[in-house]
Amino acid sequence: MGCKEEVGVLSRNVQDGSMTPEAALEAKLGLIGCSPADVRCFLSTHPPPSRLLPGVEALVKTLQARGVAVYLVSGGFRELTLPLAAHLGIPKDRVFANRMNWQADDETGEATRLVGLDASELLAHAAGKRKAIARIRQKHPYHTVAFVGNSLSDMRAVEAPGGADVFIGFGGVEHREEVALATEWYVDGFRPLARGLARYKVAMIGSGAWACAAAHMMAQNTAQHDLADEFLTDVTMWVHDEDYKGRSLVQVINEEHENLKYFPGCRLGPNVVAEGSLEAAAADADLLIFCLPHQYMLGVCQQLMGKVKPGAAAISLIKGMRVQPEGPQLISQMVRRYLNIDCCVLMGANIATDIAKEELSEAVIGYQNLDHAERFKKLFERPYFRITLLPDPVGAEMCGTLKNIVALGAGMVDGLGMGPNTKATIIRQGLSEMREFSKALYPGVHDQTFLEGCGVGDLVATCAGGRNRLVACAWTKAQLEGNAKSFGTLEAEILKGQKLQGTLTSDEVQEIIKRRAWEKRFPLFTTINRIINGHLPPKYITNYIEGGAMEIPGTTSSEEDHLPACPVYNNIVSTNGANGNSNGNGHVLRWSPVNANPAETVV
Ligand SMILES: NC(=O)C1=CN([C@@H]2O[C@H](COP(=O)(O)OP(=O)(O)OC[C@H]3O[C@@H](n4cnc5c(N)ncnc54)[C@H](O)[C@@H]3O)[C@@H](O)[C@H]2O)C=CC1
Ligand SMILES: O=C(CO)COP(=O)(O)O
Repeated sequence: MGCKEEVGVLSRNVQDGSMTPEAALEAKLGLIGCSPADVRCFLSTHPPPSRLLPGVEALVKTLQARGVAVYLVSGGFRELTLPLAAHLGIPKDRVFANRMNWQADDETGEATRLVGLDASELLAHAAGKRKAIARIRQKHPYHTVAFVGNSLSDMRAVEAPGGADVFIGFGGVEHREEVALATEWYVDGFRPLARGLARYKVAMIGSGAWACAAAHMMAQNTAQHDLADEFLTDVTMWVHDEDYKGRSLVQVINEEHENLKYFPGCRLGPNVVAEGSLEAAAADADLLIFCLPHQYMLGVCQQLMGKVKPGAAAISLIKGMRVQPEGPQLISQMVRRYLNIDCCVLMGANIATDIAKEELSEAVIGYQNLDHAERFKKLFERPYFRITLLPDPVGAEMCGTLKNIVALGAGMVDGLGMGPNTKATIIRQGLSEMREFSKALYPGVHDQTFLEGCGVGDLVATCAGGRNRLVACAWTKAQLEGNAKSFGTLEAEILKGQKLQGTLTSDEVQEIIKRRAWEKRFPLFTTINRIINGHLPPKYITNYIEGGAMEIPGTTSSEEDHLPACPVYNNIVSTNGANGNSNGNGHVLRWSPVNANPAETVV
């Protein structure tokens, strides 16, 4: 319209108080003197992207993704600001701006001529922005309102009651020294604001072996320059605190940057900050990583209920499940249900000690929300840790959970001194039952998932070098040597505080199998469970078809407790120590190497 200069003078008059906003706006409209056709022409020649400053779209998108309500409060005219708001995804009822008064054609109702300013709008008057904010707050009881503006009069919107809580001075269009000096927060564009917001706070919930190795990788990434815009450098680590040689473990980790009790030798990095309070560690985290023995997860979820940031994203590295009367609950489902946040899973052949040595390893991130999965991939991926995204989170988590049972079987084979052929048989049958069981519970699980790193990859690694294999091997050998020890004893002796997941998972899975009378369908799972609970001797691992088909009192869905004699019972001793395969009343006795698994001892 060729009157930019004069319009600028009018705006400055309002800022220095020599003119009321209403008078300046009327004068501006008089200068502009536009027709409806002029407005249409302007909008078509100046589409929203050409009128927006760099970074504003990303800022609004980030805020909205985090559930922040974004408003547009402008001294400009609705005719011109509404298309901008629509482009940014800001609904009409969140736009406060001035309005032009148009004369309308009597017949068509269409605007024909500009007749001045609509003085009924709040923004037409002094302190209009503050009043707009007060109206927003009356309608919605927002906890905190931050206002981004470019003038001293905008800044006053935080000083008045009912105004904003925080003011951010904006010098992206024009630098105003007086605003920069008067404000605590001042930015010269939207990009720094978008960057500031995009820095996600990361909290690791757990501090065991895998938790430490994973924290080591995350801390390497968050400290890396090219990811500095995305993640805060510090990674908080919740530690189930305890005394370690006269100091709290939290203190030890923060001073030595190493978890000397549970995972000595793995340098965590100075940016891993241990925290003894679960609530404090999780409270303002945007990304929550759950990694602790699965049996503790229910208590953690219950403690965190209502205490995590709305909109936070979680990922579970935990391999295990919970069994309730109504059915199984995966750990990711538990997180979603108790904490009301999305939860991905990270599963793979990821033996913690090897990852801490930075040896090549691969994992999948199973996801429902792709944005979250991509963010977690950035957080974890290292040159030695390759990640692929998999849209089958349930399949991936089932693989991670079930392979621990098979690893017990592999350990028994090793303990019995058998070679790779036998172990391969157990692994193959195990993989087949893992798939069958997963699909029986969750028919939507993908077949291909079992061939990924979370499936066959993890199964092979755990059966070769995992803790479940190791302890099951020692347990088997101890029995063969006549020096039977419980899994609990060996876990404490060998793992020194780290936890086995396979024995608990075997019992949990067997609960499901038993309820559904699936013993014959899952002979390996069933046989392993019977062995660890002392109902069959370890050598029966190679006779799993037969072992799964047997009906053993108290272990099957059948009520029948009379069983035919069978060679396997050659080693059976009565629970009172008498040798033989029958107690003389025709009842089969459980094979009882003193304390197969004390937690499960059945008399
Ligand atoms: N260690 C490994 O190589 C891998 C482990 N995983 C899985 O990750 C999960 C966590 O394993 P890790 O980090 O290795 O743990 P871990 O096996 O080292 O367990 C020790 C941890 O349990 C914690 N703990 C003990 N009592 C507790 C309680 N009452 N409440 C809460 N925490 C308690 C200890 O403070 C310690 O941090 C498991 O589900 C495991 O199957 C997955 C891949 C690899
Ligand atoms: O899950 C694991 C490797 O991926 C670790 O298995 P273990 O708990 O048997 O060591």
